[in-house]
Amino acid sequence: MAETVLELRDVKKVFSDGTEALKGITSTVKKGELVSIIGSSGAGKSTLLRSINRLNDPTGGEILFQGKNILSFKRRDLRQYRRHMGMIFQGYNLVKRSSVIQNVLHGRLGYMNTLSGGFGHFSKEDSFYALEVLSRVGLKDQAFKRADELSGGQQQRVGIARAIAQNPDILLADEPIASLDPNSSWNVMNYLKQISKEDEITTIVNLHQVDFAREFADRIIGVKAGEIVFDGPPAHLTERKTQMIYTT
Ligand SMILES: Nc1ncnc2c1ncn2[C@@H]1O[C@H](COP(=O)(O)OP(=O)(O)OP(=O)(O)O)[C@@H](O)[C@H]1O
Repeated sequence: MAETVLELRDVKKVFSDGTEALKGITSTVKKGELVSIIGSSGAGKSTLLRSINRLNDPTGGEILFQGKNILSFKRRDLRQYRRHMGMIFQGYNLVKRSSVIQNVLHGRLGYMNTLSGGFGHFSKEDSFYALEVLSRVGLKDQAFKRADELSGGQQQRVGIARAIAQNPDILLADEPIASLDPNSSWNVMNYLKQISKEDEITTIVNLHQVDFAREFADRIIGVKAGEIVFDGPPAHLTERKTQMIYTT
């Protein structure tokens, strides 16, 4: 049985305007597991993902990582904790005018003297490492192009490379394929899955496309109005259960 990497206990989020975005989420995620979170717009998927790396702060419950409640972390511990998390965004969040390899090296910043990293001084080892990571997403030959010269799908693969250059234990992807055509979406999900399996990186992906969740996830969590209403392998997600998740 794989070890538990993340444990959520009764996680709640009430925004300052009174919106109850998470109403008590309890779940555990194992090492190397690829979990897809699905649910309709406003269900709480982003809030859940952003709670895991504390981009927003839950108002109740606990999130345990390596046995510690990360919700009690202050600055230094939080910074250390975030080094374990690779983030992948819908809009890629690349530095468009920088080269592909520079973007990947930004993923290494957490490991470097911030001063040299901030000035773009990366060691030879770091550069070799970045090229190796780029070849894992099929982009080694694009390393010295400007990021904005790449297609959307390629840019998202740079986003994946940047996240894994950080050597994370957990990858968090918030709708990584929402802006991509089906073919590029398939490629991006395939690379994510491949890397998650090869490196045993726990990967949590918010998806709007149920078909992709079915094809690539080990496990699907259905969220509806801030609560988990389905949690199981894709094979257990029947048409009826899918409808239940999406009907309000
Ligand atoms: N900063 C905020 N202040 C107040 N309410 C918020 C805030 N952010 C999100 N919400 C609300 O919390 C609920 C959950 O939003 P969330 O963005 O997590 O949903 P989602 O499932 O990710 O939706 P989508 O698929 O459209 O991205 C929604 O009702 C949303 O309006």
